Amino acid sequence: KGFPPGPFPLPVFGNLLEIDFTNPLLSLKKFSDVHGPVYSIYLGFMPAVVVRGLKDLKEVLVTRGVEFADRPQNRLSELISGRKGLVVAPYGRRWKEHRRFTLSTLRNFGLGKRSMEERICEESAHLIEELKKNKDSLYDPHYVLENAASNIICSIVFGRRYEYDDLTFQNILNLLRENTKMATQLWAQLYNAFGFIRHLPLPHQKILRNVKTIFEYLRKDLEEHKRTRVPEQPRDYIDCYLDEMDKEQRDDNKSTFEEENLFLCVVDLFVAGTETTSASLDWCLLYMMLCPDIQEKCREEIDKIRGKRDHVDYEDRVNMPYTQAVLQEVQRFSSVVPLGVAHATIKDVQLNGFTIPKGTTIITDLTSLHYDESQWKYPYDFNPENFLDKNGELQKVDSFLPFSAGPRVCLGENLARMEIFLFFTSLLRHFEFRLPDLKSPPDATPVFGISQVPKRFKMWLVQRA
Ligand code: HEM
Repeated sequence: KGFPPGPFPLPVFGNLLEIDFTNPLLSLKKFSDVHGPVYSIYLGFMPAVVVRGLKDLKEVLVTRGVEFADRPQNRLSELISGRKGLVVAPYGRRWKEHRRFTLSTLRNFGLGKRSMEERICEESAHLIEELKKNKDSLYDPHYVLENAASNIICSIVFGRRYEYDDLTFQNILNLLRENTKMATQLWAQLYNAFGFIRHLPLPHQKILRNVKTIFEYLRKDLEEHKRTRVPEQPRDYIDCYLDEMDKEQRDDNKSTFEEENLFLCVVDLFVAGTETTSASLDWCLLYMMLCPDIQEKCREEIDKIRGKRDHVDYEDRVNMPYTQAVLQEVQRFSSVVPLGVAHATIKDVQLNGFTIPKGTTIITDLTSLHYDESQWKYPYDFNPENFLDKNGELQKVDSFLPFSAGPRVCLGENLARMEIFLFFTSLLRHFEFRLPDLKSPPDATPVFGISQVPKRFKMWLVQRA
């Protein structure tokens, strides 16, 4: 009673057949045109509430963020992560302690000897070297950008990077990629809805096999860490975690820090931190190629601020409003995580006059903010002016939430911003990115997924002096 209205659900399938899975964002917008900014849909038997627009999303994510800070629990997430890790862990002590620990570990790396910025600049130098091997040719940048982004997580977690052609690591990345893909397909909804399906030879068996292989790799690495570590002098996330386990063992309270949780946190950092960042960099290069004037204006600003130095530093960004506006516009226009990560209610709640029971899935349509006609000067164009005032200064826009907001806000937001800025400025300092063929530019329609990626494209890499 009082549940938000929505399109009429069919028996068994709910509204699944009405959703265009190649572009669900359009289907969600159409439902909202009829039922308003807060409405329900049925994914099979499972009801979910979709929330769109600044007023209601702010309420759900921030103002009453805690009431909506749970994650939906379903068969698949239970099977893969058993309520552990960071991304799909339910709201509660275990998630809070691991989130706090991970955030403070990332922050300490920022202050420590080998700072986060240094790690990114080091990786950036490797990336530029790799691209130089392919200068003056038609080049698909996807794999090296993905490797560069994942190497930042490697450096944080394992304290080392991998060469771009390292087969072991390529294998792990492939398994993670395969699992994310399988877990977001239609069969996964059916698996969650129908108990008997779990006895069929469906992709969940493969997902489990992949997780096992990844865990075997992590177990070996953990043994190596245990052999070589100096307690209280952590080099990386795994060392910090082992220190935490030592500390917790001395406490009476039953600890939430244990090996399996460490593995799931590591997997989550890779899953959440690799494709999102590398897709953002893919989009950056694609738009720069499609908009050479904007590319040139950015480069002028980078060269001016850099002066005789080899590269700009992260702190230089405050004097680079145009470049910052361009990067934010890339994030707005591509909406890399279009629906955020599903939330769930921790108790019965009221929203917009409707009653939503405890445990209901909440879909946060972040893209609705990024294309809201009442919030943007040019909602449907790629235009950095969306983030600039009339004096060319960067302006804050409330409706820009690529990392979501509130208690579940992206844990890697600061790291991702730093990576995108440093990689992007370094790429533009060393290369010009040109269209392979002026007459047939690449298709910039996104491929929908948990993260929206561009279709694969090639570009002319022209090395600058
Ligand atoms: C451009 C890059 C990125 C984008 C656009 C992005 C976006 C997001 C979004 C929208 C969420 C969901 C927030 C919510 O539930 O309301 C999220 C969660 C998360 N992100 Fe990111 N992210 C990016 C990079 C990263 C990086 C580099 C890391 C790793 C350090 C990371 C780690 C996480 C984690 C662990 C969560 C789950 C937080 C929780 O449930 O408490 N993300 N991210």
